Amino acid sequence: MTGTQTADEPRGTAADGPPNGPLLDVRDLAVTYPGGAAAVRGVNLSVAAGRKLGIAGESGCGKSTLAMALLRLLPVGTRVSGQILLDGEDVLGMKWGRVRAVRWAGASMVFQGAMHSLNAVHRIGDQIAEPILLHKQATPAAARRRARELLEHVGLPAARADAYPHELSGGQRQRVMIAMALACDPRLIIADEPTTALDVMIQAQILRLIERLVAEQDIGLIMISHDLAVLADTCDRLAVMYAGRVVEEGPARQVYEDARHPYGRALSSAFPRIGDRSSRFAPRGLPGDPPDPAALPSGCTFHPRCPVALDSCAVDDQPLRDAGPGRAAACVRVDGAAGGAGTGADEGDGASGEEPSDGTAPGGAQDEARSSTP
Ligand SMILES: Nc1ncnc2c1ncn2[C@@H]1O[C@H](COP(=O)(O)OP(=O)(O)OP(=O)(O)O)[C@@H](O)[C@H]1O
Repeated sequence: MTGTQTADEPRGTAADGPPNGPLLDVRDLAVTYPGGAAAVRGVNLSVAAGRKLGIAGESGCGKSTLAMALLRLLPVGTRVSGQILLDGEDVLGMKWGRVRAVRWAGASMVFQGAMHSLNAVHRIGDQIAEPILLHKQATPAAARRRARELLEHVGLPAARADAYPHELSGGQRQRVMIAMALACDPRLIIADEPTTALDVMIQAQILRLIERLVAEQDIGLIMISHDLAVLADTCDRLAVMYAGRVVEEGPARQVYEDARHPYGRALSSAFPRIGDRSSRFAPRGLPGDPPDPAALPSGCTFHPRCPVALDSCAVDDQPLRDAGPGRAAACVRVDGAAGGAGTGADEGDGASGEEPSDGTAPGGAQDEARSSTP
């Protein structure tokens, strides 16, 4: 079986969208880089206006590739299949002129590391004004005025419009990036690790800012992070990616506090709550790394690292399956009524009658990992 999800399986995210359909609707998206790296495989997700979807996963799981596919930012020669509908418009079928317009006014992106994204030799006011000039047909004076308004909107004095990027702190630069993303009144913002380089206090401020803007302007948000706690603190729903697939999704708090997939559980145990980050914390990483997307393992791609894998997991991949109300997980041990992967096994789940292939007591490693979560 491949990682591609089928139409009748539980589908990602924000199912509580408006009756006229979600703002973003992604179906069966697959991305293969030149050279054969299958970085995204069969992803379904949707985001409604005013809703916030978090996408979590370790480095290399395909989060940024997914984000770049949404805005058609992938390198030439990359194969992309499936469907991306933004406000009902087919993104993969758009002509380039339309794609460029949509990148600002339809969906805009906030990247990590604002210092690298901002142009060091231009004043920030001019950088914010540029897309307004280009895409909103504004006069230079109106674009500059709007840039100053946007700076105030993200909590910076309008006078900072005259500053150069190096004159701002990391948190201020990230606010500028958010102001730029808002410049053309996008319907959707994709924020890729927007707070990773910032200290904890500033991180929390930026997250609150993003939350406020999304609520005030009814913008849809996709926030990408390896840090499940950050996403749980900010988003309504969470999708956990592993080896290019969504392996778990559901309400953000529930996924963080009680993940159903062994990978989701390992990820949530690795990050303390944002409010607890001043305490000493040793992340309990998973052994090993995500697989090379050009040479994926057979069966469930997580099985070589999974503490509760069955022999059959090396052979059979699992589609997303019902894991409780509004939840789904791609694990053979998940039972919609019983819940998590470890739980079913602990209760003597007779689904397969198999023992973990490494002889570990089912669920034991997970329970230990959970106990480290504050
Ligand atoms: N241009 C490329 N050509 C070939 N493979 C690529 C390319 N860009 C990314 N990849 C591979 O695709 C996989 C997914 O990468 P991606 O950057 O999307 O993951 P990620 O989860 O966003 O990780 P990170 O958090 O480090 O950005 C990785 O194995 C990566 O090496």
